[in-house]
Amino acid sequence: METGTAQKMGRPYVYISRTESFSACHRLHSPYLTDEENRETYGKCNNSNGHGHNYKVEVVLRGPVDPKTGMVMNLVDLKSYINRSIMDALDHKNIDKDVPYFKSTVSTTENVAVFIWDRLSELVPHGLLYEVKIHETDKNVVYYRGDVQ
Ligand SMILES: Nc1nc2c(c(=O)[nH]1)N=C([C@H](O)[C@H](O)COP(=O)(O)OP(=O)(O)OP(=O)(O)O)CN2
Ligand SMILES: [Zn+2]
Repeated sequence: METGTAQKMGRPYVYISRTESFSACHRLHSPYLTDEENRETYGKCNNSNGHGHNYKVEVVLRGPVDPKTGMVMNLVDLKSYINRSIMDALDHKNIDKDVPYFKSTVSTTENVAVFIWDRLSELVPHGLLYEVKIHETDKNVVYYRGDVQ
């Protein structure tokens, strides 16, 4: 097999990603704040009947290219992991009421990103998951890379 410069210097690490969309509704309301504090903090997003989004989520993996398959991971497998960990749990759901995790965790996009990361981590082979990026709206984007303090 021909080897290029990158292969001669070491095994290339490559980033791959898949993007999916899901629709869900939620209400920003923290059990740790009073009703008045919730209204002040979240404004229109504290509306008692909630509001909806068409979320876009991009899952990025980073890893070595398998010399036999030429892939970091088969994207068909990543699609299956995303369907099981994200779409089944969140698509067409009321995030606060349908997803037990959010009974006591406010459904900000930050927390949705952590939820998705944790669920994907159970399926994606260790060390490959690099980033979960969520577009809550066209303008609001949240990234999580598994960092903890
Ligand atoms: N740090 C965060 N701030 C906010 C979050 C969040 O998840 N993390 N979420 C919201 C709301 O859920 C909300 O729906 C977004 O509202 P808004 O920015 O007003 O929506 P748009 O992007 O559509 O902006 P427009 O200015 O209305 O066009 C709020 N904050
Ligand atoms: Zn919202």
